[in-house]
Amino acid sequence: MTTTTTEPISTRDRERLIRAAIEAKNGSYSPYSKFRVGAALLTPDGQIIKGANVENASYGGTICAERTAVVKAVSEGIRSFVALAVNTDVAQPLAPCGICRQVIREFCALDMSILLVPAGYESDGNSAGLLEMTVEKLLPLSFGPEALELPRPG
Ligand SMILES: O=c1ccn([C@H]2C[C@H](O)[C@@H](CO)O2)c(=O)[nH]1
Ligand SMILES: [Zn+2]
Repeated sequence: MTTTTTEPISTRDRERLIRAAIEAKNGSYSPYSKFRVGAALLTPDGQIIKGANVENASYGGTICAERTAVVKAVSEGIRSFVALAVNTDVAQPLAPCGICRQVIREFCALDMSILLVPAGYESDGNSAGLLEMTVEKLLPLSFGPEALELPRPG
């Protein structure tokens, strides 16, 4: 599943996905860091699943926006994705943390687009500053489900 090539997405879907990531930030529960993050996943049939970061008084219990989106989708039976967008209130594109990169790697193709949307995008609607990455660029030489299928001599 993760080795298949991802189809390019339309300009309209790309814009819908970016808007959804910005909207998703409204669901953030971040009383401790006051750092809101929104994420949105696009499926092959055009469905969008949003996620926000959910913090905990026991800080280690915090769940990032990206993992919220992936877990929401997968637990509803949706396991195929064509793009992910992430938005914060910071005026530069911020990339998912290491734990989220590994969780994304489990379900998304290595060439899947990850759109890092800076805060400025909201006000001017300008795509300047948006950074487009892929799973592989964010997590090179990654360990994935296929590794468990490789031959083990002896
Ligand atoms: O990739 C990331 C990195 C951080 N956060 C959240 C976790 C925490 O609530 C806040 C500050 O780390 O931002 C995310 O949602 N995604
Ligand atoms: Zn994370």
